Amino acid sequence: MDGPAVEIEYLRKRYGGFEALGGVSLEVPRGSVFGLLGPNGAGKSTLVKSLLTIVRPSECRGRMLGEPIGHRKTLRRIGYLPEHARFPEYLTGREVIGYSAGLAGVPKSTTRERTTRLLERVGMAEWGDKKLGTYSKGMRQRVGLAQALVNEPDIVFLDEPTDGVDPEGRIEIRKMIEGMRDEGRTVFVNSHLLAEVEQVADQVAILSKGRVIETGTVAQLTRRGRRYEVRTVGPVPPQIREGLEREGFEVKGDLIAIQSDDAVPVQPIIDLLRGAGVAIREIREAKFSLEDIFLQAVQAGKGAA
Ligand SMILES: Nc1ncnc2c1ncn2[C@@H]1O[C@H](COP(=O)(O)OP(=O)(O)OP(=O)(O)O)[C@@H](O)[C@H]1O
Repeated sequence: MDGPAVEIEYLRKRYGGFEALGGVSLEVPRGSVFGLLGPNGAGKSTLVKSLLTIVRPSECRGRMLGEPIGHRKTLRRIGYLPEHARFPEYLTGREVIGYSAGLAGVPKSTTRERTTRLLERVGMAEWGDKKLGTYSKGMRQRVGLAQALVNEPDIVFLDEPTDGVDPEGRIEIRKMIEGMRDEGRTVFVNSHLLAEVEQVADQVAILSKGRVIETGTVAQLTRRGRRYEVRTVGPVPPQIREGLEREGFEVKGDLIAIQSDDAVPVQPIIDLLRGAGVAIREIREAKFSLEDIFLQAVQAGKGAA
């Protein structure tokens, strides 16, 4: 089937007088890992819950798997791991997965075999018949992931899937996400853990105060706003610093930062330093991480608000 997995034309959500989402539009390509990033309270969970009809949006136009958002049959093709998912402690991992299977309308005849397979897949085969009360946080998240896959969904929504999980567990969860994509599923991940999303997401959107402020592939976003850094031996002399600052360059101690997509403005600065007898220690092209882009975007978004 063609078309994006999720296509939000316009989504607005107010909680009483508070606008949690202010006219969001987004497109999630099929078969991709999509990372929705944003600081706490940006509206990430509200967006996912609106798509899944867990909260009622104030206004919503768009499609999911080619059907209008909220279409009941389409919701059966969705998997979901909520943020801070809390399943009853007295249930076993197998029972949690079985319960989700029931809710998703998975035939009873296939549930047992599928549950066993999923427990193996998330590395919990030996723990499936033990109660959740005996599990670590990471083990609970694994079972949470397994239950999100029980209906063999086309789209899986994972809300902060690595929250509270140790570094080793995070790597495993990342591999599981990649595995889901390799099977052709679309994975929609909400996260504030940028480094992690950077490693797994094909596309990202940055949400701040209920608005999408950046969107694109990780490569597209991190390519933007490239900069060069020149470091001198010892601090940049005051008269040179003042001149550079007047021209809009950032100078801090021994560092001159030059925002530019190419190295052209770097040359006259090197000439200037050499002319003044200032030794140059290092010249480098600074690569932005997704975190840099995120912080810049959120800061700029704050300024605009
Ligand atoms: N049921 C609710 N009633 C009123 N306000 C709410 C409700 N749910 C969320 N909010 C508010 O809406 C805003 C967005 O919340 P949301 O949980 O969607 O953010 P988030 O980006 O998922 O953040 P976090 O990562 O902290 O969960 C927050 O200011 C939150 O306080």
